[in-house]
Parts: sequence; C-alpha cells; structure tokens
Amino acid sequence: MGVAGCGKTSVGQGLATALGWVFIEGDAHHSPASIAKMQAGQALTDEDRWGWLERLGQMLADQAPVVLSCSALKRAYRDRLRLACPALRFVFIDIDKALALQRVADRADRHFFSASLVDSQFTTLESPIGEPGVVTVPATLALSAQVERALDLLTPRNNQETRP
Ligand SMILES: Nc1ncnc2c1ncn2[C@@H]1O[C@H](COP(=O)(O)OP(=O)(O)OP(=O)(O)O)[C@@H](O)[C@H]1O
Ligand SMILES: O=C(O)[C@H](O)[C@@H](O)[C@H](O)[C@H](O)CO
Repeated sequence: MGVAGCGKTSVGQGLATALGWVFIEGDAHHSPASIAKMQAGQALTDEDRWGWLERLGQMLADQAPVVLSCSALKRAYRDRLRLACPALRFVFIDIDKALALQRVADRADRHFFSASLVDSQFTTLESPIGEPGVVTVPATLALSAQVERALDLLTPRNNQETRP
C-alpha cells in the first residue's frame, strides 16, 4: 500500500514471486470511470473507491493467500479490506512527495495516472504506521532490499512496525 508511484506493483510482484503466491494488481480493478477520472487529473472520492474496495475485498476472501497492490490510503479503506480478510497484513511503502512526483512524472508516457494528482494522494493518505499488522519499507531502498525487508518484517519472530 501507499501513494501513487511508491512502488506497490514492483514490490508486490517481487513479494509474490518470493512467496510463490498469486499477485493481484489492484489498479486493474478500478472502474473505467475511475480510470478516466485519474487520467483527467481528478482525484478519486470515497464514493469512487468503495465499490473498488468491495471487489478487492472479495478477491482477498476468495483467493488468499495472495499479494495485492492497493493504495489503501485511509484507515477506513484498510479496515474494509481487513473485514474481508482478517489475516491481512499491509506493507506500507513509505515515500516522500518529491520522489513520488519524480517517479510518476518519469512514467507519464506509459501510465494512466496524472502527475497532477500526487499532491492529493499525500493529502488523502492517513499513515498506517502504528496500526496492527502493518510493516513499513522505505521507498528509497533497492527493490530486492525492499522485498527482503518486507519478508523479514512479516515473519512472526519480527512482529514489529519498523526497523532501524
Ligand atoms: N525500489 C525502487 N527503486 C527505484 N525505482 C523504483 C522502485 N520501485 C519502483 N520503482 C519505479 O517507480 C515507478 C513506480 O513504481 P510502481 O509502478 O511499482 O509503483 P506503484 O505504487 O504501483 O504505482 P501506481 O500505483 O501509481 O501504479 C516505476 O517506474 C518503477 O520502476
Ligand atoms: O486510491 C487511489 O487514489 C488510487 O488507487 C491511486 O492510488 C492510483 O490508482 C494508483 O496509485 C495508480 O497510480
């Protein structure tokens, strides 16, 4: 989970490969209207997101264990997914606005998400740090180190929020 451009797809695919689990791309399940909005530089509202979260929750309930990429920016969104799948754990990819902007701008030619929306992602984000079942991985690490860190933190012996 995390804002646009933080690395959800990259880390999620890496985790799924390491775990031998299916990877589900959350962005592939937005409604066409939501994709059109984001393409046009309009931020999604709660209304836009609830149906999407329902669909993702159903997939978690039906297909777990899986790795799912999902922005899950607000506590209420995460709680909706937890309700569907009580064993759910979150990997929060922590990124600052400058780096997120850079990454989203760099891929603008091949991705629907408008760089003008990065600000609103940070306005909407309610940090999950401190919530149960959440581990945090810095966006600045190399991808392989992020996957390794996430796997390490997700193992029961390391039941902690962050690591120095
Ligand atoms: N650890 C990393 N180091 C350097 N670049 C990265 C890293 N992780 C991802 N990137 C790059 O940042 C960009 C965004 O990554 P990715 O698509 O995985 O993020 P995302 O959170 O899934 O984005 P979105 O949800 O907005 O589609 C991509 O160009 C990707 O190659
Ligand atoms: O909740 C949201 O606003 C969305 O899920 C976004 O976060 C994007 O879909 C994603 O990051 C693609 O760039």
